[in-house]
Amino acid sequence: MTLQLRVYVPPHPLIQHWLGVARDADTPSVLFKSAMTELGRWLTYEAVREWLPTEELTVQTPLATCPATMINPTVPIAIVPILRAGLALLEPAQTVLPIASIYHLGLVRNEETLEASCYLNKLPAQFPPGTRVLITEPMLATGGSITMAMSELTKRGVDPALTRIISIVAAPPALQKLSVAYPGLVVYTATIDEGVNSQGFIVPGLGDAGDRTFGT
Ligand SMILES: O=P(O)(O)OC[C@H]1O[C@H](OP(=O)(O)OP(=O)(O)O)[C@H](O)[C@@H]1O
Ligand SMILES: O=c1cc[nH]c(=O)[nH]1
Ligand SMILES: [Mg+2]
Repeated sequence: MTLQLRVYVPPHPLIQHWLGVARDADTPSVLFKSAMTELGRWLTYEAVREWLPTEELTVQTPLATCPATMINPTVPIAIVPILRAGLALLEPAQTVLPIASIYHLGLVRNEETLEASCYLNKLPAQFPPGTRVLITEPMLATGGSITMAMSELTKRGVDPALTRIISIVAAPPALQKLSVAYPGLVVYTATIDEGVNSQGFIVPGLGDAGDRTFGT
């Protein structure tokens, strides 16, 4: 079977509503942050379907024994937020996955060349085999940042097929790069937009996600 990048845009009214709020240039930073929190929560909820490892147990109710499908606590789960903007999706992802370990990765694009560089790397030397990784990265634009993140992860033993990206706005250049380099990877995004302009901004997009989240 040939592996392919899978990109899901969940057709959910809550996701569509909060995307509209985030896109609106008149939305103030405090509400923009709330929109990112809501989007992070619902996209994480969608993304962990068929990804969270479960086990079949038996529990004792007050009345009888009963089969129960529970999260398998022995399988490691990691969340990797891509700073800064990915921090906006971290707290809601943690709310959905409280047992996950958090590994921060700080990347920034050069505003002229649009090339990404890494200024903070808190990844472990090696991830245990079978680790489920959820990357929080709201903007997939030229794809330079997300491919750098994937390269740092796969060189530490992460399997792309066990990796999920949650993003708010994805653009074709980034999805194209990911599909060539990491078939088997799965992306959950609120929208796929038309393209990227000459300054590297997604159009129509939502502007600079980091600046709008942190009011800078
Ligand atoms: O696909 P790309 O072209 O690489 O663009 C996407 C990246 O650009 C933004 O980061 P930025 O450099 O603005 O840093 P910030 O998150 O600190 O604002 C955004 O948060 C992504 O990480
Ligand atoms: O449109 C874009 C592209 C990259 N990063 C952002 O924050 N916004
Ligand atoms: Mg930015």
